[in-house]
Amino acid sequence: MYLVNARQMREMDRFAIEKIGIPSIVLMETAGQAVAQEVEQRYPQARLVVIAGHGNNGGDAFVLSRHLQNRGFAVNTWLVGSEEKMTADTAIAYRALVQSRVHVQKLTPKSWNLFCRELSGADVIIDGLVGTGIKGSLREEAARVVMEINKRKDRAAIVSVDIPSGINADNGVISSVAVSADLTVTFACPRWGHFLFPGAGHCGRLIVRDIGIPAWVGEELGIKARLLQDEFISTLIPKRARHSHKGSYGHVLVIAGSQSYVGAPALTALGAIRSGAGMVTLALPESIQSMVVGLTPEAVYWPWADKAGSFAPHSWEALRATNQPRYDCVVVGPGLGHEVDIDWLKQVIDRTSGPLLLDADALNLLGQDLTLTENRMPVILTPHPGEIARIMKMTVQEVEENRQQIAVKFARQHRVYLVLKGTYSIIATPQGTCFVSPRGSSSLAKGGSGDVLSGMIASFINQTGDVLAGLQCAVYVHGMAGELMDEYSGGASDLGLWIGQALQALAQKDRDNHTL
Ligand SMILES: NC(=O)C1=CN([C@@H]2O[C@H](COP(=O)(O)OP(=O)(O)OC[C@H]3O[C@@H](n4cnc5c(N)ncnc54)[C@H](O)[C@@H]3O)[C@@H](O)[C@H]2O)[C@H](O)CC1
Ligand SMILES: [K+]
Repeated sequence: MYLVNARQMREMDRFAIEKIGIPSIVLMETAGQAVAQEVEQRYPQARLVVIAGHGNNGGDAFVLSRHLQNRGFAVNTWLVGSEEKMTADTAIAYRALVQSRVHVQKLTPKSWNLFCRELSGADVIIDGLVGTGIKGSLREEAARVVMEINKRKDRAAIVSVDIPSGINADNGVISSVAVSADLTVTFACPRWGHFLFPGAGHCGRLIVRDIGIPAWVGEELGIKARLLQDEFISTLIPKRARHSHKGSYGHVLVIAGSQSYVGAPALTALGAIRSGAGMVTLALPESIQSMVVGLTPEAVYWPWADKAGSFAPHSWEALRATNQPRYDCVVVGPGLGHEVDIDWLKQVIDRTSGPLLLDADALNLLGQDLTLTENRMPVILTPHPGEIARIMKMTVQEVEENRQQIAVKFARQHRVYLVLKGTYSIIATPQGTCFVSPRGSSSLAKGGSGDVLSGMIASFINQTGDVLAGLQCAVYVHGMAGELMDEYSGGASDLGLWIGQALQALAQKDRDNHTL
């Protein structure tokens, strides 16, 4: 499913109207009906207050008001704005509502108290004040309305049409206030603002409804961002043949760990093992090996020269050994600590082959010299916002406010695959495409869950034989596992169990799709 900004949504609309011939009023009618259906299904017999602005978002609200009234709902509809400023379609939707003998009240200083009383009597408040057409921060009247809506949060369900009013659909920024919705019904495909914070935190449950724009329009318009979904991921998860052996599923080499971070290599190995890797070799500073073995008996151990509990400067020489097995994917970084230097990392990069994933402390070293991976392909970087901020010499806030742009630009510029972690992780490719995972949970907001992800990525790259497919599977399944695990008590080392549950759920989805 495509993920768009406001301009791209307008282009999709225009294409549907001009090239396909769907009249714009039909799009509005379908959009309004779609929200009406969701409301009817979820809130039968509710008393409704519908709030409409004079843009097309308000037009959708007028349409839904008419349909819900026809279906017997008690609806009070308010226009916030003026008839003169309505768009052509909104004016049509408004007239159809009025001519259906529905009284639409105008919000004025005089009617303010009545408006507030009606809000207080509502079971459901529908927010059609402003959608993707918002410019800057909400003007005073609209901001006051939003604050009144939000005051009823505990007593009424709040449903936003397209996007909660006040959120910038391009970047999720809320300049002043925004509606805090329980349910948001959007059309055709989701907008970035639904998945970027703080806006994303105001959407409640997000429903995407088809309004008749074919999916191929996104491709035609060259939209490069997509939202990952169960149906797609379930087709990517590699099937396992009964007649297979450990060599069928790839060999992951993890170069990680130090005395202060004994758990990191174990968790990385666990991520790989619990998601189906055939073989995992852990290269560790030799003094910590005996501690890690107890945590992951499934791994093969490769002790490297040690200096005070970290990799010694020349420990990479272990890679010179001629009798090494073939490693299909290499992970470097979890728990390295600060003792290893950039020359050590350079040697490791130069003396290994295949897909290379740099995480954690390896990313901090990469920040010192971004040319380190220039001659290596494919390279995968998995920074959290703090790590990419350090690499790019920005603040974490700047990263969080520009997640999409930063991920896409960095991946293109440095020809790497980048996973920008966080709630709704973004996968950006060297070709400039990007994918957002809607999966995840606060259970993952804990030390060690990134290490597990790195291992899962390597494991899925090996099993799918494709870097992008591997990244998509790993990020998505990791997020799902987090959702299944208890938010408080689940730790990174528990994820292994839930990875299995997530994979089973996806396999079931794939079976269902094939039997329908
Ligand atoms: N394909 C689709 O998704 C469809 C979406 N539809 C709906 O159309 C809106 C977008 O409509 P548009 O007219 O472009 O803009 P809005 O109604 O969102 O907003 C414009 C409206 O809001 C006022 N406004 C702008 N900025 C502010 C501000 N800072 N403070 C207060 N008011 C502001 C401005 O004056 C205009 O009046 C989309 O969200 C969907 O709901 C189509 O109906 C069907 C196809
Ligand atoms: K809205």
